[in-house]
Amino acid sequence: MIRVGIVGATGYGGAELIRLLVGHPQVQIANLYSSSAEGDALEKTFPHVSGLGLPNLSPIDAKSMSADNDVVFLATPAGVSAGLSPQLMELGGTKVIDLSGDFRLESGEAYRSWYKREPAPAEWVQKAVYGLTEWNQEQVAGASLVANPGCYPTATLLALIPMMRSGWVKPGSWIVDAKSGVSGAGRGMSLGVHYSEINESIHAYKVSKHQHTPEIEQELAKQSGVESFVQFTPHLVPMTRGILVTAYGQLEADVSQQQIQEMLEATYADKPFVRVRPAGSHPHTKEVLGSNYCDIAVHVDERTGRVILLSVIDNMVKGAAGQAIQNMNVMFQLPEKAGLPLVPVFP
Ligand SMILES: NC(=O)C1=CN([C@@H]2O[C@H](COP(=O)(O)OP(=O)(O)OC[C@H]3O[C@@H](n4cnc5c(N)ncnc54)[C@H](OP(=O)(O)O)[C@@H]3O)[C@@H](O)[C@H]2O)C=CC1
Ligand SMILES: CC(=O)N[C@@H](CCC(=O)OP(=O)(O)O)C(=O)O
Repeated sequence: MIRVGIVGATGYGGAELIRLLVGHPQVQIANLYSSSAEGDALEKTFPHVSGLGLPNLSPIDAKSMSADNDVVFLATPAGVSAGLSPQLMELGGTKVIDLSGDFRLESGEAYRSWYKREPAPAEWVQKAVYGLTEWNQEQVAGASLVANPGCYPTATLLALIPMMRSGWVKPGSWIVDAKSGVSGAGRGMSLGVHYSEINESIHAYKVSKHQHTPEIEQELAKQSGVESFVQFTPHLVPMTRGILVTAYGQLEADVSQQQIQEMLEATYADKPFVRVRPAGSHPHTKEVLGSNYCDIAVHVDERTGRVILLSVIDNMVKGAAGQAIQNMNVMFQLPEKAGLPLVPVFP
């Protein structure tokens, strides 16, 4: 059995890791860590995990963490992993999968500018592997430190990478309009997630300033060989889970919806968690709820010469904990689908 430790178990990402890992046939949840509730049972925070026989919350201590786990998931706010992961790596003994943005951006300057904090040591940023499993499987398999992608970049990149690699879309023309459920903001309380202020309302936020913009641009460039800007605008919608990305690109080639459909189907034919839906369809976030799927549909507007890609994920699963477990499976040479639910919760 693989001994797993989870830091940030009292948060949403941590809770989702537990929900999925309890059912994983090759995993034992060995340790849960907390910076604020050491010694407590997790049931005190989350009654929904009562009766699962989980360990009590332990203090965060790099030395014992590296000795007591085969892999540690960090489901912690930006900045925590930048300090803790290098310590764990230097002690050896455990692999790390970081759900935060601390090791995703290759440029320390970009991290400083978009996250407004000091980057992790460059040496470890260079060694980290970006865990978009479908596109970096080989690198993930050999990694000790995985930077799990952000929720918006996951839904965006899975749709855009094949299109950019095809050369059919004008670089720099992508407009990505994304909508997220409120759990994407984590469990911390603020006016920004206050029920009476967000219910029955929708708004854009961080327009042209969201920290996932450079992550999308970086990985799109790496996978397609073409550097370009992406115009990314996130919106908050009054639902608990789910992300819908609507991405618009200007077609450069005379290419039909059917040709794009065939290219997408061929690209993802052997990828169990990407479902290319029939061309012209409209995936709902509810159709991937609770699952590790990313469902993608293509539309071509012949009048405007644009391709429109629709991509949906559950932000807590493919956008966070599920993809992290998919990466763990690849790192430990387990079946990629192990422990991951294959049927969404519907309705
Ligand atoms: N929610 C989502 O959909 C997604 C989240 N992410 C990323 O995953 C990470 C976790 O997100 P999420 O679970 O939603 O956030 P939450 O706010 O729900 O939980 C974060 C947890 O981190 C712990 N924590 C806070 N401060 C510290 C600290 N200084 N040192 C150690 N632990 C700390 C807290 O637990 P305790 O007090 O017990 O230590 C807290 O419960 C974030 O980086 C987020 O950006 C990525 C993709 C999607
Ligand atoms: C709805 C909502 O607030 N979503 C969060 C997603 C944050 C996140 O996942 O941040 P990192 O991946 O960069 O750590 C946001 O837009 O900031």
